[in-house]
Amino acid sequence: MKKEVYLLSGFLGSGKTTLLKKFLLSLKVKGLKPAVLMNELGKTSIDSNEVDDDTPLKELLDGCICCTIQEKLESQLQELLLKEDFDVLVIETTGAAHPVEVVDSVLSPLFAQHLSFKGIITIVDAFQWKNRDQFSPQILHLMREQIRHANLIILNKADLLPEMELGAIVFELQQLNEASRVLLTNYCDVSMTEIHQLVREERDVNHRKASIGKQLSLTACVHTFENKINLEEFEEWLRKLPSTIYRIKGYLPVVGKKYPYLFQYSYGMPYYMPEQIKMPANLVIIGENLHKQEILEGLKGLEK
Ligand SMILES: Nc1nc2c(ncn2[C@@H]2O[C@H](COP(=O)(O)OP(=O)(O)OP(=O)(O)O)[C@@H](O)[C@H]2O)c(=O)[nH]1
Repeated sequence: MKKEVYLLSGFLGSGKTTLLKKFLLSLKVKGLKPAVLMNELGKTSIDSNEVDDDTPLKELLDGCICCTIQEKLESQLQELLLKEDFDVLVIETTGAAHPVEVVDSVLSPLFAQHLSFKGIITIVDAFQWKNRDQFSPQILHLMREQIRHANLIILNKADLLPEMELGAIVFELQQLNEASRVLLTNYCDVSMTEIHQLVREERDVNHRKASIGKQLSLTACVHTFENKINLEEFEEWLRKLPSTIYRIKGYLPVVGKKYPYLFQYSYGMPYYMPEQIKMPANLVIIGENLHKQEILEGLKGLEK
C-alpha cells in the first residue's frame, strides 16, 4: 500500500511546527504510523525536538529543501522507505521553500510505486500577512507562491487581528487561490478531517493525479516500462508533445543497453544520462490538463 505524503508549507514562523505536532497526534489516534521529514535553514534543527522519539524523523539541515539539497531529499526519502515502517509522511519545509520544487522530488520516478502525494497545506500568519509590506518583493513573491499552490490554506494567528481585518485577508487569499479552502485558526487548531479530505486522488499506480496547484490544473501521470524502447522513436514522441507538458523525469530502458538512461525534460529541454546501475523503469510526466490516456498509450506503443 502506498504511503501518503503531506507537505506543510508557509513562511517562517507561520505555525508549521504547531500544526505538525497536532497532525502527528491525530494520525496516531487513528492508528496510523507517521514519519517526518524536516528541514531547517540553519545547521542544527530546533523543531525536530518537537517530534516524539517513536516517530521516524529525517532531517535535512543546512539549507532549504528546494534550492540546495533536492538530491538529499530524494536520498532521505529513499532511506525512510527502506528502513522505516510508516503509513503517512509529513514533510515540513523551511519557511523559505518553494512548495512545487519539493513536490517535484516527491514525484520522483523512484517513488512512484511507494508514495501517494496528498497535497500542500500552506499556513499563513495573519499578522505577518497584514504587515507584508515590510518584506522584499522576492519574499512576497514566495509567500504568494506558497499560497497559490496550496490545496488547503490555514490562516493562523487569528487571535492577533480583529475580525474585520481577518475577513479582508480571507478574501485576499481566496483571490490568490480560488480552488483552495481557507480555514481561520488559532494555534493551527484545525479539524484533522479537513486535512485528511483535502485531496481527492486516483489510487491507480500507473495513472495518478498529483493535486499540486489545482488553480494551474497541474497533474502528473506515471508510466512503467515493461520493455525496452528505441531512443530515436522516443525523441520523435517527445517532439509531438504539447507545450503544456512542463516536466518529465525518469528512467528509460533503451534497446541494446544493459542499464537505463536517466531522462530529464524541463520546459522543452531534454537531457539523457546513462546509468551504471539498475533503476526502476518509471517515467513521471507533469503538466497542465494532461491527456493521460494518450500519453500512456503513446509510451506503451514505443515498447518493443
Ligand atoms: N499568537 C499566536 N501565536 C502562535 C499561533 N500559532 C503559533 N504561534 C506561535 O508562533 C511561533 C512560531 O510557530 P511555529 O509553529 O514554530 O512556526 P513555524 O512555521 O514552524 O516556524 P519556522 O520553523 O521558523 O518556519 C511559536 O512561538 C508559536 O507558539 C497563533 O495562532 N497565535
